[in-house]
This record gives sequence, structure tokens and C-alpha cells, in this order.
Amino acid sequence: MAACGRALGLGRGLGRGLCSAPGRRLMLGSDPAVLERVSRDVELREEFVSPEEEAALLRELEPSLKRLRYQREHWDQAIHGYRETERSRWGEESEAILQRVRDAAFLPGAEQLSMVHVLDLEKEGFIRAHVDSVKFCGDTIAGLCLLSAGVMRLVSEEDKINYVDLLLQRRCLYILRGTARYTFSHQILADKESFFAGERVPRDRRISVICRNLPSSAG
Ligand SMILES: O=C(O)CCC(=O)C(=O)O
Ligand SMILES: [Fe+2]
Repeated sequence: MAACGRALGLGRGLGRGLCSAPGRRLMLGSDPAVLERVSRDVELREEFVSPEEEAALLRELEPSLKRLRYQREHWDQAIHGYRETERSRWGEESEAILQRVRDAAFLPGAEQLSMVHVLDLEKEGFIRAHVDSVKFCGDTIAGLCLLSAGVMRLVSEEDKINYVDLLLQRRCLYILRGTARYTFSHQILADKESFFAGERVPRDRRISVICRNLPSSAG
């Protein structure tokens, strides 16, 4: 959908809107070198789950999510307009989908969090820039994006200026590793800021299903 080569209007390298690779217009960045470095540690897989698989996951998740209230009250929270749960036991169909996520993200034998994190962002919800705790999460974060597209922005922790935007299409899988996970923060843009390569990416309610590995005992 998004055309590369459009002005971004933010950060360095204004007006260049750099794409990661021809034909894969899912990543752009403020600086070619930064984009190159980060894109080695980011994987984006469009249509990782089918509409039927998405529906199966939602059937399983909706009853427990509906019992929770969206959290909105604290302006300084990293996440705004969300409800969340963790789940270790899944039905057969969902388990098979999650196994595909794990196989895509982690090496065989990698120690993973048994709890899968489910984050439900309302249409007005957003996630501010943060780096996932190194105490609880290892070097890889793998998220399935359900119900809505969105833009994930990775911002350099070193200069807070350089950034890379990821277009997260509905039903995609994203994987952040190494540099993208540790030396860049990540955020999900609010609906009013949700643009990719100058094109609007309307945000709706969005559910992410996130698998993480454990920090290595070597630290
Ligand atoms: O919703 C997402 O895909 C990201 C969630 C996130 O950054 C987090 O829970 O730490
Ligand atoms: Fe995070």
C-alpha cells in the first residue's frame, strides 16, 4: 500500500523515506545506515496467519479479554488504552499457530517464556517508546498482529533521533532481535499519528499475541 520515497517529516534524512529492500515496503528509516543495521535484526512476515486462524485465536481470547476493563487512567504509563492477559494453555488450533510463531522466532532448544502475552489496545490506545525489561525478556520478541494494522516505530536509544518505522499489517508477524530489541525502543503509534511513508495507516482495536524468550543465564 505505502509508496516508498515519500517524505516522513521526522528525524534525520528528511524527505527520503528509505525502504529496506525493493519490493518489500514494510520498513523505512531516517538514515540508510541505521535502516541497514536495524533491518538485519527485524523480520516482518505478512499474512503469517490466515483470516480463519485469526478468527480462531480471537474466539479463544475474547471471552477472557471481555472480562477486563481497558486501562486509561495513568497518563505516564507506557501503554495507554489497553487490557492484557497472559496465557500458557491454548486450544489445539491456537497452539499450532503459536508453535509456528515459536519455530519462526526461536532456535530449537531456546528457553522461552511459557506465558504468551496478549495485549488488547483499543482504537484510541497506543504504546509509548520503551525497551522491554531485560530481566524478564531475552533477545527476541515475536508478535502476531490481529484485528488492525499499525505502525511500530523503533527509536535509537543512543541518540533518540534516528528511527525506523515498521508497517505492521493485520495478521502479520514481527520479530525483533538483538539491536532492534536492545538498542532501539519500540512504540505503537496512536491513530492520529499512524502514517507510513506519508500514507495513513488507520488504527482500530488491535490485539497482539507476543512470544518472548528468556534472558540467557549468562546475562
Ligand atoms: O503490541 C505490540 O505489538 C507490542 C507490545 C509491547 O511492546 C509490549 O508489550 O512490551
Ligand atoms: Fe514492548
